[in-house]
Amino acid sequence: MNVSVTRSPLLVLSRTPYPAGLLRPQGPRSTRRIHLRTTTSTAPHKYKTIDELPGPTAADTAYLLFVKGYADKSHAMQTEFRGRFGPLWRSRFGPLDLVNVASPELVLRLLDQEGARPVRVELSNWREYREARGRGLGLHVSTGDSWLRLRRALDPLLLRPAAALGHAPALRQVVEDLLARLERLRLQRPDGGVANMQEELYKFGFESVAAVVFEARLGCLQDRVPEETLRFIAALNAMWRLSEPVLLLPCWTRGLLPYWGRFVRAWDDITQIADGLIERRLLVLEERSRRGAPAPEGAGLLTALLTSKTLPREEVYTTVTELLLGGVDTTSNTLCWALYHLSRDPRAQHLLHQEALSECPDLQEPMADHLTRLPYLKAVVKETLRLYPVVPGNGRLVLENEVYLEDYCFPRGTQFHLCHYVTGRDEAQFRASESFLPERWLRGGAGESRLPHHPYSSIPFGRGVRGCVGKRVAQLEMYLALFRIMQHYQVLPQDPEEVVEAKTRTLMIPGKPINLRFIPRA
Ligand code: HEM
Repeated sequence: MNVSVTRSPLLVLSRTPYPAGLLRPQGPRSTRRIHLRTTTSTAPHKYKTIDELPGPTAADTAYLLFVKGYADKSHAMQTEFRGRFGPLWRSRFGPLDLVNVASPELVLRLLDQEGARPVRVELSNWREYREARGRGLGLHVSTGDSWLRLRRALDPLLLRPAAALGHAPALRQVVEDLLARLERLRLQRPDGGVANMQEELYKFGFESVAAVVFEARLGCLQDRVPEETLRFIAALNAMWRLSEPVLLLPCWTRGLLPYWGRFVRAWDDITQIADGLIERRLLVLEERSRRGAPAPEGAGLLTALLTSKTLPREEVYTTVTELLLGGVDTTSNTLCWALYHLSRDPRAQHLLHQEALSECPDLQEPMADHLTRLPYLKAVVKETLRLYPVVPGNGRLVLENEVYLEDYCFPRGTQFHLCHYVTGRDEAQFRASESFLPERWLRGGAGESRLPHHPYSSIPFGRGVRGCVGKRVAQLEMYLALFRIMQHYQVLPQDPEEVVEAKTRTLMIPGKPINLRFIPRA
C-alpha cells in the first residue's frame, strides 16, 4: 500500500525525498533541512504533472484585472489565489504561464533546486531593447557564465561587508543633503509639511546610488534639481509602468498601440542619461590620470570596475545603468513606507528615537561601530520590507533541471513566481500580520507579535547567488537616512486619517502621495 503522509512541520527531514533511482532532480542536492511530504512505502512515488496543478482560468484573471480593478494591484492577486488554491497554483494569462509558490517551505524548496547560475525570468523586452541598440545585456538579462562574470566583478565591490561600509562616507554626505533639503522644504509651510515624500526620496535614492557609483555628487537634493535627474526618474517610472503591458501584449500590436514605442523611448532616456553621467566621469578620471593623480581613497564603483578591467566597456555601461535604476525606487519607496508607519505610530517612533539618542547623543552621526548594533532600527526596516516588499513577486526560470515541489514534478523551463508579498503577510508566520510591529524581529523580544517565523517567510532581497547585489548598500543607506531623520525630527502625518495602500507597477509602491510633517526635536 502506498500511503502518503504529511509529516508534522516539527518532523524535519534532512535526507532526500526522492525514491531511489526515480526522478531525482539533477540540480545540486540540498544540505539544508527541509519540511517535506514523504511516503511510508518503498514503491515508486508517482509525481503529478504541471497540467494537473489547479489555478484560475484566464477568464477569472481577466475578471480580477479588468472588472475588480486588480490591474495595478497584482500583489493582491497573490492573496486571492492562495486563498482559493493553497500555496501552489498555476496561472496562465496571455503569454504568461507561471507556477506560483506561496509558502516559505516551498520557496526554500524551490531555491534549493535553482542550480548554480539561476535565472530570474526571461526578460525578453529588456533583452530586445539592448540587442537592438547594441548594448551589453547587463545583470538582469544575462544568464549562465556571462551573468556569473558580472557578479564576480560586482559582488566584491558591493556585497562584502567591508566594501559596503567603504561607501558609508559618500552616503553620509547624501543623507546630510537630504536633511538640509527637508529643512528647507518644511520651512516653506507653517505646519512643517513636506508633500509627496516619494518624489523627494526618489531624488535621494538617485543621489545615493550615484555617490556609490561615481564618487561624485549630482546635486539632486539642491534647490535647483538638475533636469537630467528629473528626466531619469520620469523615464524610470515610465519604464516600470510599461513593462507589464509590453510583456502581455503580442508583438503585432506594437504598430497599433503606443506602449512599445513609449517603452523604447523610456529606455532611450535612461540609457542616454546614464551614458552621459558615465562619460562625464570618465573625462574626470582621464584628466586625473594625465596629471598622475592617484584615484582618491574610497573611489567609486565605476573607477574600480574600469581599473580592474574585468568587464568589457559595454558591460560596464549597462551594469552602471542597472545599478542606477536599481537604486532609485527600491530604497526610496521602502523609506517612504517606514516614515509613513512611524508617523502614525508614536510608540515605535519613540523607541527608534531613544535608540538613536542612546547610541549617538548630541546629534552625532552614526559610525561603522554604531551600525553593528541598532537592533530597533534594523527591525523597522525589516518590518517595512515584510509588509511592502519592493519586489512583491520574484521569479525563477529553472532551465537546468526538473523541480520537485509537493507532489509535483515540474519540467525544465518552468517559470516560477515566488509570492513574497503573501508569504510575508501569512498569519501562520507573523501574528497580527497586517500590523506594523518592528519588535517581532527583536531577538528575545517578548510580546504577542513574536512568533518563530520561517527564515524564508520574508526575503525581500531574494536569496542565494542571484540575490540582490545592492542589498548591503541599500541597507546602509536606509539605516543612515532613518537614523538621522529620527535624531532631528519628530515625523507626523499630514492627515492622520488618511490611509495609503500599495499599488504594483512591477515594483510595489505607495498608491498615492505620502505627505508628512517634520517637527524639529527640541
Ligand atoms: C530596499 C532595497 C532593495 C530591495 C528590496 C531589492 C530587492 C531585490 C530583489 C528581490 C532582487 C532579485 C533577487 C533574486 O532574484 O533573488 C534584486 C536584484 C537586484 N538588485 Fe536589488 N533591491 C534593493 C536595492 C537595490 C539597490 C540599491 C541596487 C543598486 C545599487 C540594487 C540592484 C539590484 C540588481 C542589479 C539586481 C539584479 C541582480 C542579478 O540579477 O544578479 N538593488 N533586488
